[in-house]
Amino acid sequence: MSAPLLEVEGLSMRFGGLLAVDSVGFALQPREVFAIIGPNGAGKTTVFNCISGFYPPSAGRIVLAGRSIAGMGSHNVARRGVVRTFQNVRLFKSMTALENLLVAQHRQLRSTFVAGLFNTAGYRRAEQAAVDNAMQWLDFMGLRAYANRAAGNLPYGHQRRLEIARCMITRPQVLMLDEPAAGLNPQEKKDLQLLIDRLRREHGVAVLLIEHDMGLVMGVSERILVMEYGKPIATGTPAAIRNDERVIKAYLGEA
Ligand SMILES: Nc1ncnc2c1ncn2[C@@H]1O[C@H](COP(=O)(O)OP(=O)(O)OP(=O)(O)O)[C@@H](O)[C@H]1O
Repeated sequence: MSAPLLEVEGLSMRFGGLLAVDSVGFALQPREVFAIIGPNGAGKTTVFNCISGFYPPSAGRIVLAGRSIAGMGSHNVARRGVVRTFQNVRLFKSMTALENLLVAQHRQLRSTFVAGLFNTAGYRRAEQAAVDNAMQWLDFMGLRAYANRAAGNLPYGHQRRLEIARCMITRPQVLMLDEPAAGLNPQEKKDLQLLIDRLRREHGVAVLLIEHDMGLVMGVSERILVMEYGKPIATGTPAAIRNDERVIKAYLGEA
């Protein structure tokens, strides 16, 4: 097995008297799809918030490609190549789909900002490259026809794909998806499964997934971590997790 891309060890997060995450650990391999499941309130999103830099963990290590990213802040974590979506779609709703993907590239464009003041050829080239890149991602997501529509007016499933494109356009190493199937119809869920697989194979990204839809989780994940009351109770392949007594009792049995 290759060296892990992302290592989480002894991760804990306390909110006052509540230990929302209690000694969680796992290692994400390059190009792996790794799911975190568990009942409502198990602490899954809190794990995401710690890894993506929104919360400084109370304890534990979070290491990306050998370097600690714990407590670094969300912008710095994103800059290192760990990006995420949220349970509720967060797009600039009045901007067009294309503009949302241009904004996401602002960091690359900003480096040529001074050139932009003088409207140099270099700046125009960078701007054109950003538009081309955005259009390629709209194509990849089947959204080209919606390039000039306000993001907030797109059907919900399209908004979810646009949000994933907005993450991918920054060329991340780790893509974190928080309940990406929520609100999608059965066909859109199947498409999402194919999409996640393509992102990993064609764009080399590793995917961390929080999801309640067991069909998607079992179909797309290589390994699964199960949490209950903040604690990790099992990690394994979909087949192993499906047959784990504790998991069935804690989670799958509820369905
Ligand atoms: N900022 C916060 N302040 C206080 N308590 C919090 C905070 N964020 C989460 N919690 C609590 O931590 C626990 C874990 O919440 P979390 O959202 O991580 O669970 P989850 O597994 O993602 O649940 P769901 O599947 O419903 O999204 C819950 O009891 C929640 O109320």
